[in-house]
Amino acid sequence: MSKPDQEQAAIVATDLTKRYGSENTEVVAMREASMTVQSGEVVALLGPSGSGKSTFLTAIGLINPPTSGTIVIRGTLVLDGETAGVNLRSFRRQHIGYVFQKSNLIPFLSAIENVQIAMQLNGESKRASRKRALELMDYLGVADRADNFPSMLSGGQQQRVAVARALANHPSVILADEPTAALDGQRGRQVMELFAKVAHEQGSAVIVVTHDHRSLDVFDTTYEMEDGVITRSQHSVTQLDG
Ligand SMILES: Nc1ncnc2c1ncn2[C@@H]1O[C@H](COP(=O)(O)OP(=O)(O)OP(=O)(O)O)[C@@H](O)[C@H]1O
Repeated sequence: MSKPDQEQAAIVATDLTKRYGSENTEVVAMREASMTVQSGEVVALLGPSGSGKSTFLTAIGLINPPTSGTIVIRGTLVLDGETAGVNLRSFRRQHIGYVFQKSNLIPFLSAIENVQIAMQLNGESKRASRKRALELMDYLGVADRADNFPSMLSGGQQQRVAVARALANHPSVILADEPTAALDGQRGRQVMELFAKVAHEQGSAVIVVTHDHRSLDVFDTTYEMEDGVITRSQHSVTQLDG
C-alpha cells in the first residue's frame, strides 16, 4: 500500500480502535484515532489520565497492536488491525526510537555503551557504533559524560542519553511517553526543545505524550485525547521553524 500522501508522511495512523476485555468487562481505550505526522514534525499529545495516550503510542510503536485501523510508516502498511504487514520486531528496531518517562538506561553500562548497544543490536560494529554514539552525545550536549555510569548523571542528562539512544539507528519516528515527568520545569523544557531540534534538524517525526502545558510552544502541532478520541488542539502552532 503506497498512496503518494502516505509515502510523504512519516506516519499515518487511521481509525485506530483498541478494545480490552470483552462483553461486560470491555474497555474501549481508543476510538477511531487518526494522526498523520510528517518527517521533521514534532507533535504533542495531551489528555487526562486514562484517555488512551499510552495505548495510542504503543500501537504506533508496534508494541501493542490496535484491534482495528491501519498504521502506515514511510509508505509501508505495517499493521492492519492486529495483522502485521512486516516483521514487527525488526521494523521497530530500524524505524522507531522510544523514550520513556524514566530513561531506562542499563545501570552497569556507561552512558556511551548504553547508546552503542542499540546500534550493536542492529549489527553495527563496536567501533562504528562508538563513533556515532559520541557524535550523538555531543549533539545532545552530554559528550563529556560519555564514560559515566547512569547513576552519576542528573535526570536531565540521563534523558539526553536516552534520546541519543533513541536516535542511534536513524529512526523515521521517535515516540516519547511523558519524557519530562521526572524533571523540573527548566530541565523538562530543555528536553522538549531537544525533541524539536531533533525533528527539525534530523527530519524524524516526533510524537511526545505530555501533561506539561508549559512547553507547548516548542511543538509544531498539538493533539488532545479524551475518552479514546484524538482531536487537533487549538494550541497548534502553524510555523514549522518558529
Ligand atoms: N491491558 C489493559 N487491559 C484493560 N484495560 C486497559 C489496559 N491498558 C489500558 N487499559 C485501559 O485503557 C484506558 C486507556 O489507558 P491508557 O494507559 O492508554 O491511558 P493514558 O492516557 O496513557 O493514561 P495515563 O496518562 O494515566 O498514562 C484506561 O481506561 C485503562 O484503564
